[in-house]
Amino acid sequence: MSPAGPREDFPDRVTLMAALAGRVAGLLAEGIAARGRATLAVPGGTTPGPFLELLSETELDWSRVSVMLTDERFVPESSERSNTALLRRTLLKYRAAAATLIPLTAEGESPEAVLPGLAEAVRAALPLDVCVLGMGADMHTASIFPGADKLAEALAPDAPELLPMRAPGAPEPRITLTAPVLSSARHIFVLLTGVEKAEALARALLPGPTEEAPVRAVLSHGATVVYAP
Ligand SMILES: O=C(O)[C@H](O)[C@@H](O)[C@H](O)[C@H](O)COP(=O)(O)O
Repeated sequence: MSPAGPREDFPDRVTLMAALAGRVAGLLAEGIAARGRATLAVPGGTTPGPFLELLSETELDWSRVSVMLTDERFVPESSERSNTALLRRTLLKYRAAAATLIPLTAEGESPEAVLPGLAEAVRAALPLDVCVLGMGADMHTASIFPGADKLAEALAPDAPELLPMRAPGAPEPRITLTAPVLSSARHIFVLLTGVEKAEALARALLPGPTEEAPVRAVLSHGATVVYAP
């Protein structure tokens, strides 16, 4: 199956991040108008910072918005690799300080030890109104990595909402939303910048098994790729 969906190219990253922030805010507002609340999932990593900063300044009834990460690294929040810390620094301030954070990690010995305490709040906030994802050069998305220990479970249609994940491509254990949660979002965006990601996307768009390119799980569900060089 070839997983091609819509793609929007922007001339530069500034334009891309501003357009995406505007679009996401609009979709959250629609969700609030229709259902009283809206849920947003966003990626960590190095790409989304400017988008999250811009989003934090947008006018929206943030008190009606729940925010979660698509995946988190199992590190303390004091670590520079903590996606939760990134979220607090970039999104959960200014106007968006009124949003409710649904945590994807907690202090504990292992992902397995903390996961049961996280799942209920995640479940209660689903389905996602808007899911923004990143993608690695190895075509992983969220923390669903090629070669990961729970890859098949995370891609299964009956996967639980959250899974712990360990993978050769990930320096630490992770906790991730699973493919059915990501792909059942009302609106899905894959946020990509740079030539390396464009090349990885071209590979992911070739027909082939989702296990080799987990991002195919959302590309085949109509995810919109937003890209700037
Ligand atoms: O915690 C993480 O690493 C992510 O959520 C992950 O899925 C990320 O989106 C991609 O690895 C892309 O990362 P970059 O934006 O840093 O390239």
